[in-house]
Amino acid sequence: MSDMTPVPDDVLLSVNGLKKYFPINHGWLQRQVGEVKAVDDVTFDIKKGETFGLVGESGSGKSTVARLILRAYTLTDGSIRFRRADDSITELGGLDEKQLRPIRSEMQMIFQDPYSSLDPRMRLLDLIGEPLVIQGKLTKDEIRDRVQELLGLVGLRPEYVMRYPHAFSGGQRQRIGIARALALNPSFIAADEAVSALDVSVAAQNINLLQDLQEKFGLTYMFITHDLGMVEHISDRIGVMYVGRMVELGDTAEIFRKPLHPYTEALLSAVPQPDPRRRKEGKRIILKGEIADPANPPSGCAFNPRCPYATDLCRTTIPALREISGRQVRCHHAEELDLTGVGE
Ligand SMILES: Nc1ncnc2c1ncn2[C@@H]1O[C@H](COP(=O)(O)OP(=O)(O)OP(=O)(O)O)[C@@H](O)[C@H]1O
Repeated sequence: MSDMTPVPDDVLLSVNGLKKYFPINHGWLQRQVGEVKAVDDVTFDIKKGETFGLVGESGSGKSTVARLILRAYTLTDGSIRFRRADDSITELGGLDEKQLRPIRSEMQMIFQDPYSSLDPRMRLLDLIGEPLVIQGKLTKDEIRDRVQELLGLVGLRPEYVMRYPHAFSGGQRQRIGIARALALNPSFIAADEAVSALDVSVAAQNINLLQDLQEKFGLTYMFITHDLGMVEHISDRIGVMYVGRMVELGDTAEIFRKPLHPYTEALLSAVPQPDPRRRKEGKRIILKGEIADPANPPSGCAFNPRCPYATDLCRTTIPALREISGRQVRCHHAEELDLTGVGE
């Protein structure tokens, strides 16, 4: 990774050549018989204060990318450089748990499922205050005050501190998770399918809350989701993943207007369009078959068996990531194809 360029001033997180290969073990002796290339050579930056959307079908490697960034996993290869609160850059890749501890307060995760991610035996005081207790800088009274303040920030009543999570709805539980994530003043929050378990209006309220908090505290977000409609609403830029690789990366509005990768086109064609003026005539691409198995990917471009535009070149040669009109695209035919977006 010696050829990496310095992290630009406006970038909070710089991911380069990231790889995670999980071993496949077999039999009584658990001999390794293969590997799952869950994340394979992924490179992207997230700018300070922006919302970056990571999209793709289930199994494309999105959650693994988030777990690598938050160093819940070790890296197989690559680099993750993070701008700290004091503006210094830290390489997270090789750090051990002790070295990671001071950085953990600056990076947080909000989980998908508001029902299973909160310990039902803990009161909100303990749930939200736990990171503060572990940090050990505040007294008991100060922690209580801070938890009440955090409850207020996420639109919950401060007097709820002594209640248990079961007293709350799914949407409120997610707010409890957000309050907990905010406890240590992070600069970066990764939200894995943050709102998918909720009904649409509750989800929208929580998205609005996250946007308000972003503005208030200058937070940087990475949203991981299948929901392209949501991504269009909240993300400044998006990365589209397919079988462990980033296949398209760029400005959200531009990608929605005119995708350059056939996989992005197919994902966009499935986005419901409530506004009839934006609906293009009859073009809905039904993706054939399933997402490829990262333990046994097809030769050439992993998308080729499902791609309506695939040629012999696509079946034999892995396309390189190329820069085309300010966007990163991994498709041999990106320039020639005239793909359809979702219109103005
Ligand atoms: N701990 C693991 N051991 C082995 N394989 C794994 C492990 N975690 C993930 N994988 C495999 O890696 C690939 C990518 O998984 P990942 O969960 O990152 O995808 P995803 O895009 O986040 O999907 P989802 O939206 O369903 O969470 C999948 O094929 C998955 O089976």
